[in-house]
Amino acid sequence: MQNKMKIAFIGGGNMANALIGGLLKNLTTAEHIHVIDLNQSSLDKLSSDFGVSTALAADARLAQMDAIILAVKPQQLREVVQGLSPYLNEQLLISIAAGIRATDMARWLGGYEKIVRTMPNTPALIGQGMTGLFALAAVSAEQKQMAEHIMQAVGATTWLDDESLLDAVTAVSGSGPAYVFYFIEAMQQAATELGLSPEQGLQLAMTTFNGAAQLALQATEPVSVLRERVTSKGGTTYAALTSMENAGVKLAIVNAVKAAAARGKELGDEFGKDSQQ
Ligand SMILES: NC(=O)C1=CN([C@@H]2O[C@H](COP(=O)(O)OP(=O)(O)OC[C@H]3O[C@@H](n4cnc5c(N)ncnc54)[C@H](O)[C@@H]3O)[C@@H](O)[C@H]2O)C=CC1
Ligand SMILES: O=C(O)[C@@H]1CCC=N1
Repeated sequence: MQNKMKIAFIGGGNMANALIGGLLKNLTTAEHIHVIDLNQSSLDKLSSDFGVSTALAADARLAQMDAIILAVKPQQLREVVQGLSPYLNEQLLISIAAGIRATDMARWLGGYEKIVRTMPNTPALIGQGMTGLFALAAVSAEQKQMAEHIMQAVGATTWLDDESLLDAVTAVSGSGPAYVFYFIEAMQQAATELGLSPEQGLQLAMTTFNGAAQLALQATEPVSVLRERVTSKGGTTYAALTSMENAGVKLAIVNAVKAAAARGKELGDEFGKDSQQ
């Protein structure tokens, strides 16, 4: 069943591209993927890159799908979801939009509850993604497995029992790649200010991030032990970490991640029951 899975995307932007790349490598073939987007040039690129079928608007083909992935911006989701009503007959809807709650999508669809809400991230582009998933109670075990297989085509997955925790996932791993890039940029800036070339600075920062992440993934000890092992008393790392502690860097990161989670909740509230009927 899996290699015959028929999947439509509404929205053919960054994340849809990442997911389609992974699905074609691992799960299905181009003739089983259909993409709808308002932008003809995005569709032309998708059809030449991947050989998938495309359309500017929803049509009866959606009724044949096993899953429909909602990959538009949160602000466009309500209109998109409401336009799907005529084509729904038990297919699974999978949203990747930040903030917007599955319960609100179900309400916009007059009680259609075959909905899984997910939060992937951009390393999905290279098969190294991390996706959190939450299913409404009406989603069958087979459909949950289908959602999991789709997301596992681009990386690792974890299920959540409580939808509100998806805002935490969004804040940690959904937005997380941007924090890592920000840290790399800061390390590259320091490297150049210390006399290295920008290219060397980038190589040092990126290789260090990759090596440290791989080391942490393979280690049996906690990350804090790995950190302590680098930190000789009175040495260079100690000087750097003391400077970070004094500047409140850890607290700033914790607060930043919480700000992302709060924004996710706020997006959900903006489109939630209290503000729109
Ligand atoms: N970029 C990221 O790192 C992540 C994004 N997300 C979520 O994924 C969703 C998509 O994000 P991106 O791919 O980055 O955005 P994007 O802007 O690259 O893609 C959105 C696409 O939707 C199309 N679109 C807009 N209105 C439409 C409509 N009514 N019907 C059909 N297509 C329409 C646009 O033309 C565009 O191609 C967002 O909801 C975002 O919250 C989730 C995880 C990570
Ligand atoms: O910034 C955003 O809203 C989206 C969700 C997670 C990553 N990008």
